[in-house]
Amino acid sequence: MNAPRPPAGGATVLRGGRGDGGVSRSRLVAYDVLRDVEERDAYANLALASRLAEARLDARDAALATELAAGALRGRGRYDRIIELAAERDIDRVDARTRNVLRLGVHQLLGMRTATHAAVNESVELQRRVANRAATGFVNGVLRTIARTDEAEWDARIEAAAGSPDEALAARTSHPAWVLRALRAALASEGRGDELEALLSADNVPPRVGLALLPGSGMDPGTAEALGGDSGIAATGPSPIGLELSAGDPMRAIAALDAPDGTVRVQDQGSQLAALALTRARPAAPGERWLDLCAGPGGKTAVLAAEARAVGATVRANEISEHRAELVRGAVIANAEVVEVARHDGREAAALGAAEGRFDRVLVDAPCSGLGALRRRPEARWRKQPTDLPGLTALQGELLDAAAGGLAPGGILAYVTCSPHLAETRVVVNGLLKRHTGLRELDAKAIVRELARVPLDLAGEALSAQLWPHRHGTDAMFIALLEKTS
Ligand SMILES: C[S@@+](CC[C@H](N)C(=O)[O-])C[C@H]1O[C@@H](n2cnc3c(N)ncnc32)[C@H](O)[C@@H]1O
Repeated sequence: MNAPRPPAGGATVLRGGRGDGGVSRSRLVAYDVLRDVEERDAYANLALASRLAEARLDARDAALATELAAGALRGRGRYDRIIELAAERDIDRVDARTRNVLRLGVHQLLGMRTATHAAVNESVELQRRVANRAATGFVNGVLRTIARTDEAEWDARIEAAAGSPDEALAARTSHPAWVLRALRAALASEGRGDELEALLSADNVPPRVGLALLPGSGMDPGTAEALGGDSGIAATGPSPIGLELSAGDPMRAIAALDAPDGTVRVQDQGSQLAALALTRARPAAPGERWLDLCAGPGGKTAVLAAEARAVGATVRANEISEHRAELVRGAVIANAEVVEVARHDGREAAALGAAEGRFDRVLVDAPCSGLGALRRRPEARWRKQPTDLPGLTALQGELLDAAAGGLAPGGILAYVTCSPHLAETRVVVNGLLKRHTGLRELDAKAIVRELARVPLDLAGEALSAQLWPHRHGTDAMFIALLEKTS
């Protein structure tokens, strides 16, 4: 008999005490998030935030729910292989709800080292509550089988059952094989193919929260560390305006600094370096006009705006989506007077406004596959497909063509992606240079090295800079800088 199902889209969690059926509320929240991601195509981070708010968990339970959901989503590839081996059944032949109960259970056993009896009993109760009651014995049996064998042995069994070394490594590190091959190619292009396993491991570790301390905050990173040390703030990481938060609620840590609104923002330090590579490629002159062609949600625009204000420049921030344009307006509140937000397709002349052909600095932080941010988007690796790439790379080229047309003589164009996939990085830049002979590539590696707070190991012959989670502790941002010579 099937358990009564919650209404479609409704929360499984009941407020107060433990959830229905004796299941911990954190596990119910985590289960709901997995279901939102699978059934409603939700972003895990957004689903988690809304489910946590709905369930009103305390900080400890919220942290547990976050670890459960993010860990089960991130580890899905490996966990599914282990479930298949333990159940001797193809994962697609396990119903969707039971599959998610099992993924959460395996993450507790292998990823969190929860005691076997607790992980199994909670999973069986969860199954009884949210999925097919008749399969509680199946859940119990599969999880007990998994718990009886240690992780190294499961990995050995994954290797033995895999059809190829790539398939084995992909399953063991929980990456789709095509993503693994793309990452290997990108590292190999720098002569660093031997770093692949380190990168794949780094993708599976949730990153520390990065903060940007914008010019105008009234303090330097050292002062922020002294003021916010109790909140876990440290002046570490490669960005000269970067802070890192070791634990706790970022909003609370930001409030503890008591800086002017909007001058301390959550932002990966790779993104900070990308924005600063453009603003600091060479000294800026008062009156310069800057363009951010794909600005939403405005993280880099906020850095550009703060830098622009400090030197007397202005920023036009363009974004195609109304919702995201609104987010840009919110992101730049600290320096709104130097920013004009526009909403156009960046490929159209209207995106450049009246200043067509007269921008001194242009940022194209293009829509991309996002393969550089797998650490922070636990479900993303399973959602992207290689078939997404041709459309993205065509759009990237067209946006760059438009941006090149908007450059003043001597102007600088920064092409940035949150993806290290060569098709989205070097291939796009090489195409741009072929189409626009009046563009000259600048040494982005030297510029990024020069502005970074710590020595940066940027590898390979190319002039562009590729950051990496395993080497730099940042998202895998790609940064190319081009100057209009004629
Ligand atoms: C990688 S995101 C930019 C992130 C942003 N720079 C930041 O740091 O917060 C790319 C943005 O481009 C926008 N976009 C997509 N197609 C576009 C187009 N044709 N013209 C302008 N913007 C576009 C997307 O809506 C998205 O907000």
